[in-house]
Amino acid sequence: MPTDGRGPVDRTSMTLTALAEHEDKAAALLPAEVYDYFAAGAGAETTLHESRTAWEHYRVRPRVLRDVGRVDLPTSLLGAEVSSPVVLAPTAFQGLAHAEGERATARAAAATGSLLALSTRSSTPLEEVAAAGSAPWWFQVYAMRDRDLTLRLVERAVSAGARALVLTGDTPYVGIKRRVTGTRIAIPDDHFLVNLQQHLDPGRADARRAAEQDPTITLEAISWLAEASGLPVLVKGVLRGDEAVACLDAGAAGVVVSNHGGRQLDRAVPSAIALPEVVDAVAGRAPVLVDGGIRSGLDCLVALALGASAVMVGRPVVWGLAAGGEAGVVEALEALRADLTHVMALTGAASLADLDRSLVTATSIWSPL
Ligand SMILES: Cc1cc2nc3c(=O)[nH]c(=O)nc-3n(C[C@H](O)[C@H](O)[C@H](O)COP(=O)(O)O)c2cc1C
Ligand SMILES: CC(C)CC(=O)C(=O)O
Repeated sequence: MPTDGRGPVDRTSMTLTALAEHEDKAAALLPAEVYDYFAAGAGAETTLHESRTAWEHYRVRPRVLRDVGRVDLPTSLLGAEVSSPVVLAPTAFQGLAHAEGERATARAAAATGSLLALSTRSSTPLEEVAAAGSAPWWFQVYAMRDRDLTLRLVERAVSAGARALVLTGDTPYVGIKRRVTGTRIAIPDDHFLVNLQQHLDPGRADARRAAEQDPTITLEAISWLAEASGLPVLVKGVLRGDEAVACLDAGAAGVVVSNHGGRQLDRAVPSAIALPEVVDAVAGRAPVLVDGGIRSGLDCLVALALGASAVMVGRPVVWGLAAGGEAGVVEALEALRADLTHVMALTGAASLADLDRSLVTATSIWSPL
């Protein structure tokens, strides 16, 4: 499909199998403990599993005889013009997936006109990532125990051109992943601290502790970061309507409905189930993004029809990166976009504005208490 996300439905790039192939290839190429780190979910992985299957509990109610000779995906997210509503989620330590790490991902985002969210825990200094690609990007913030360290990083992200901050709210402590217990991956300092190295005294014994997520932060961190950066702040990890409203009231410019790809609290509600409640509570005040288990155009379509402004994808980007570097990430993004245009056409939707809640209906296995 054209990089601007507009035009006829391109069935030649509909290679969704690429996503599964990338994961298989990543599993074969990566050391087992690295693959497990990327793939794992928390606890018994119930939420990891349901993150994907919950999207399948919606059914589509297509419209007929609509002009779908072309399908347009471009959209605008907090002022950033992007070619599609498929956004690259922040994922840590991409240097463990591929030697080019986040640089390759940034180039792929630029090549496809996609928005990139860059993790605090990138394996590459954020300035190098920003210089690698020309796509608009957001900076994901882990508020660290050392607040000054957090501010220095945010200042650098602002100088390097970040358009918004994404404050992750669901990780006061890192979720326990049984799959990696025993072979718990030891992230080397040159991956863990690379973004922070220049601010840490050489030999500082407590460097890792200073850089850990601060479990005491509250909603006040939203205005603290907004004032310090002058950027809009989205909160990621929201799964309830009342929490979304509390974040907006505290100054957030948007929310990301997410359970961290099933990596934090096992048995947390799937994003697909939380999304309508959050969209209704936010009532158009701000963009609502969603992530977790998005693996097809239909998953994207359901999310957008339920009211999401955009979807984020995490592991499909990591697997694409591991399997083929920049080209692998481009392939994954193109496959999702091409599949989305195809299912939009079959639903009778020629643009994102045509996607509304009347197009989906929920099957009944999830019901409120
Ligand atoms: C390997 C890995 C690392 C991640 N690192 C971060 C991170 O640094 N910051 C963050 O906010 N979320 C992080 N996430 C969560 C993603 O941003 C996103 O919420 C999740 O991957 C979406 O689910 P999906 O992988 O099923 O698409 C990470 C996810 C994975 C798989
Ligand atoms: C260092 C971790 C907190 C990065 C992360 O968010 C994850 O692995 O899910």
